[in-house]
Amino acid sequence: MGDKHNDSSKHYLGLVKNFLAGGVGGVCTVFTGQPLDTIKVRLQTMPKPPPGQLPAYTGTWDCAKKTIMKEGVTGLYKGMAAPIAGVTPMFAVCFFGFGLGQKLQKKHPDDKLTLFQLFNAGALAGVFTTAIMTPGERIKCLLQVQSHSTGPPKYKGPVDVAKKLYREGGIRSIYKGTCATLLRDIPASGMYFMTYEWLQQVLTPEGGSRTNLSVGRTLFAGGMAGVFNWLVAIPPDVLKSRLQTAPEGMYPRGIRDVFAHAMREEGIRAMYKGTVPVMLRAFPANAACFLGFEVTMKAFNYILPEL
Ligand SMILES: CC(=O)O[C@H](CC(=O)[O-])C[N+](C)(C)C
Repeated sequence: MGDKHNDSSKHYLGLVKNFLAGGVGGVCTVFTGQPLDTIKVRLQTMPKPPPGQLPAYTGTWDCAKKTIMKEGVTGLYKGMAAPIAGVTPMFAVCFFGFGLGQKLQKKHPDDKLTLFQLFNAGALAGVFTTAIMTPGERIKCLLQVQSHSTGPPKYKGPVDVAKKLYREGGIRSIYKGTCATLLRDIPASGMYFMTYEWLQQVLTPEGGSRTNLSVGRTLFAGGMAGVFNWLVAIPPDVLKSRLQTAPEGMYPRGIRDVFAHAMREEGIRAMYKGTVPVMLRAFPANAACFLGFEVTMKAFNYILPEL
């Protein structure tokens, strides 16, 4: 009885470690990935140019150049406070959800999960994160696309966006894009964690231990996890960014209308807008994330070896 109680409290404390180390991973992700994230959202949401005119940005490099010239380097870090405040807890919840998803599928703590089970655990993490991800993305995207409009900026910062959205449309407006976020993050998080765990396993040398931190292996597995996450996430991400930044009433049937409108106006290419900055960001941002996570876990395991 006493042993059983000890085992279950170890279980929960293990999840708390996942939660905290995931938060550190999130901070590392934002610092490394924010400039390319800003470029991605600007490319995804720039208005279609009138016939015969060039678009606002002709590509990733052009967008980076114009942003720096007009707004300085800090322009690339626009909306950064929202991801730091939102992404840190989101990654914490995400790694917690993945840890829980793994535990729920194990009959014994030492059981090795199949790739499918790892995917399921990641997908559960994707469901968990939506409550934080949706408003965080809504606020971040609205700040990131402010430069498209002429005239004085509508929003002063993340808190101002949240206040104005709430005033204009209540909690529904803050959570606009929830289905699109789920559509993106359930499969993407499944891919993310499955890829990371699989690469860690196959790259661990014979007789070595998965828990022995190898910086190179962690950076590679984390970077590739980010790449595979985004391979499945880009089309729903385009729908999400467009829905979350559209004027009220533009898409009354939500992502179905965004999809139909994009197909009619731009064809299937629209679904892959922003691919270059997404992929340029995916590897370093997620390599940094998993390194931050693993180093923090290692520190916890050193300080509290019995948990
Ligand atoms: C959309 C997103 O936040 O993806 C994360 C990876 C990244 O590049 O930020 C992965 N995950 C949703 C699993 C946290």
